[in-house]
Amino acid sequence: MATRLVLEDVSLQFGGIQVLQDVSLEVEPGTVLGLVGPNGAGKTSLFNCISGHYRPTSGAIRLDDVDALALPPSRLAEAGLARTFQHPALQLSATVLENVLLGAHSRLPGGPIAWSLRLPGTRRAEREAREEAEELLERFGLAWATHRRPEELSHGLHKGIELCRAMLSRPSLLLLDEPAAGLSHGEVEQFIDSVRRLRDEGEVTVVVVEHHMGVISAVTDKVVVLDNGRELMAGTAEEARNDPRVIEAYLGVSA
Ligand SMILES: Nc1ncnc2c1ncn2[C@@H]1O[C@H](COP(=O)(O)OP(=O)(O)OP(=O)(O)O)[C@@H](O)[C@H]1O
Repeated sequence: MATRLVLEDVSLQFGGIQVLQDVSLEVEPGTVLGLVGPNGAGKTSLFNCISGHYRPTSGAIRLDDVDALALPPSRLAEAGLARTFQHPALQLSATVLENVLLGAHSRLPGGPIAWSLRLPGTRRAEREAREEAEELLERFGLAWATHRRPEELSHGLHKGIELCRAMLSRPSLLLLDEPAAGLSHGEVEQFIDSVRRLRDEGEVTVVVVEHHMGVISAVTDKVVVLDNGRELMAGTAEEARNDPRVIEAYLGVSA
């Protein structure tokens, strides 16, 4: 079931730098929130706080009833959180399928010893994960690349592989950091279709950081605009596009 994500007054400071200040937001289960704002606004830092990679200086983050700040990133993954990164980190010399299968580890039974001994329960789970990985690659238009290696493929395709890997963990909350950057026009269209389908199915809550406003308009239910670590406005993508404060923050001139 999709997660309700709640942030209350999240602030983050590094030395003398105030990266985030009192950011509050609520994402309804099964909806898509866009997080936008100029370079350096604090979007990735906010993702890092939600995924447990940064610890906010103050504030609260909850995934349903779970206090996210009490858990390390590995436990957050078990609680249903998955994310992609601005620059995907893939095993370049493993196959695409092997890379996607890495997404299954947070939900498969047995520890590393059961896996290395390939006990019967783990073999069945591995077979099922493999079938599911193949279905995801098909669904995201990457079936043709299943047995290729990422080192032979474009940056845009790496992003699709990373998305399949995140989806294989069957997340209830998915954080996507600039998923459309570096994608070709056709790949962007495919990405939009995939996110819309996820939204229609309603099984996962999505938060997406993206500079491509066409993508934000096409896939989000709501957007939050950050500027200098603070919330500038919240509303629909259309409202954000027409808001003079947002135009000024992006262009640096009074609208
Ligand atoms: N680990 C860190 N140590 C010190 N400063 C940091 C750290 N992480 C982020 N910052 C600072 O926080 C600010 C916000 O950075 P962040 O990457 O979150 O912005 P962003 O909105 O994601 O930008 P972009 O759109 O360019 O990716 C920047 O000034 C950055 O230098």
